[in-house]
Amino acid sequence: MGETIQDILVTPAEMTAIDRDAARSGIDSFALMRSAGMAVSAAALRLFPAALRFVALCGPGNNGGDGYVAAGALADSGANVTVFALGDPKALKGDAARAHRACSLAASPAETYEPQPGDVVIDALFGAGLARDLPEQVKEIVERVTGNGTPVLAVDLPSGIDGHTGGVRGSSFIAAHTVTFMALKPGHLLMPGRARSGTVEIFDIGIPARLVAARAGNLRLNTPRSWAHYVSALDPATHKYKRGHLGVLSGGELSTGAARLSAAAGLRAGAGLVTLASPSKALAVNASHLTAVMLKEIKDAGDLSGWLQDKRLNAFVLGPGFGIGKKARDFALMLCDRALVLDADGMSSFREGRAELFEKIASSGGEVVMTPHEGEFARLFPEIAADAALSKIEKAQAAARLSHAVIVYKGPDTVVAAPRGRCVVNTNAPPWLATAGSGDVLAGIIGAHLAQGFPAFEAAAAAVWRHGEAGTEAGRGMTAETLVENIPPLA
Ligand SMILES: NC(=O)C1=CN([C@@H]2O[C@H](COP(=O)(O)OP(=O)(O)OC[C@H]3O[C@@H](n4cnc5c(N)ncnc54)[C@H](O)[C@@H]3O)[C@@H](O)[C@H]2O)[C@@H](O)CC1
Ligand SMILES: Nc1ncnc2c1ncn2[C@@H]1O[C@H](COP(=O)(O)OP(=O)(O)O)[C@@H](O)[C@H]1O
Ligand SMILES: [K+]
Repeated sequence: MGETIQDILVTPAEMTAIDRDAARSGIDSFALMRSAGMAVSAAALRLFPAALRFVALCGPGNNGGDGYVAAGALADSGANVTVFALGDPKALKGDAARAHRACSLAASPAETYEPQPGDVVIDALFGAGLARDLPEQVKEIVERVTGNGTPVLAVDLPSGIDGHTGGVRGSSFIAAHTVTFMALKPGHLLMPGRARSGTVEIFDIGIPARLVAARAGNLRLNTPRSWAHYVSALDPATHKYKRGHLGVLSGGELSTGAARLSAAAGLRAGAGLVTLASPSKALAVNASHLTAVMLKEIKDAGDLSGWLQDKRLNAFVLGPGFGIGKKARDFALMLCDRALVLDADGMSSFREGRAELFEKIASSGGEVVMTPHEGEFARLFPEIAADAALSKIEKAQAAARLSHAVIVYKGPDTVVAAPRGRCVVNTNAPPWLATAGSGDVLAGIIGAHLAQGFPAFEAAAAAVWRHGEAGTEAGRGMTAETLVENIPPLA
């Protein structure tokens, strides 16, 4: 599968286990800390050559240990460095105590730090071990630093960011740059942690990749490496039916645009044929806007059942502009045993009666992808959405498990999760994708991939990535229409 360590995400708990495995395998844990601290020092010198002073804020655990190593290395290189310790450094244990002893700089109490012009903060207060909200006195330090606009270089994670969820524990630094070790953590990618980590550098401190891979679960970054093997399986000597026939279900005459966007995106993204299925009254308005996309009158469940006799129709998009209600529910249940993207109104129609949908998905063996944004997620999975202990990743995984569908939990940090727990987090989406119709385009791209025979998880992950690339290519002023035009080739 061409997997590389850069794509693996590890939770803080997994990272702690990896550190322990490394020590058990005979690797010198203090050498790892030295390597971590040296990397931080190098990043500080590289990124802040004009700093008048580096201020190392060192916490009570190993994150603080990294800070003492970095401070010592910066001083050795001739930089002006001041160290501030949170808590009594005499209480430090193990490698952190050793790092403190090896650092010749005297430490003042962290509470006394007053930012000065020209300061750059090395944030080594808390990393993977952050276990609760920041105490009041730390929040005050964070607020002073943030209020002053002092640049922050975070060690492992900005202090206050929960590495597991990306959430803010009371308060957090907003880093310009973060140096993390061996692998990304969910907190670097999930919001708001992502926005507060700045640029993130993954430094290899020397733990063998096999130890990282052995503990890592099924969380990955969404990169073409996650699904490229399906792209290469596309037959170059193909014909249009081999590239699949996607059906998109249009809403009524006053809400046809969303489905047309999905259809246009489906064609552009590589479906061999796309047909827009339209209620009678919307036929004229749809016809006046379509060229390559075909049009078919589908009034009711009877018409749909007749249309489904054509087995070449192998994927559907239901939901954009469709209208909430019984018709959407009936159609969705009929389409579950084909590959189906259930988006927007298609999902919202199951606010009541979701059990029937989930059972149908489980029993039909179809490939179903659901694409909720935060509001739709809370409507369909209220109990999961309300569980504050779960990260966005865990919420998407729980929803996939419950619904038996692949879940694309949208947003700036879109998560794609499969019922058995496989999961990728997307990172290439520019913020201007948050525009009307952008989700309809995404649904169409997923539909095109399903029509071409991708399994649901890969169809969704590849589509989310292509959608992000298209947004970047379309640029800031984009609309959903220009987004469609900029969908890049799959390979
Ligand atoms: N081999 C290793 O274990 C390595 C670990 N490294 C560093 O070690 C860090 C993890 O070290 P630790 O597990 O010691 O964790 P941290 O140093 O992140 O924090 C743990 C300490 O903070 C206390 N604490 C947690 N939350 C608190 C809160 N809200 N308020 C006050 N105190 C709180 C804990 O009781 C504990 O004393 C990583 O982030 C990384 O920077 C690096 O040195 C690389 C090697
Ligand atoms: N801040 C953001 N940064 C990047 N992508 C975003 C952001 N906000 C939303 N998106 C993406 O834009 C799309 C919006 O979809 P959706 O909410 O369904 O909107 P609509 O219904 O208007 O099409 C999703 O793919 C989502 O992941
Ligand atoms: K930190």
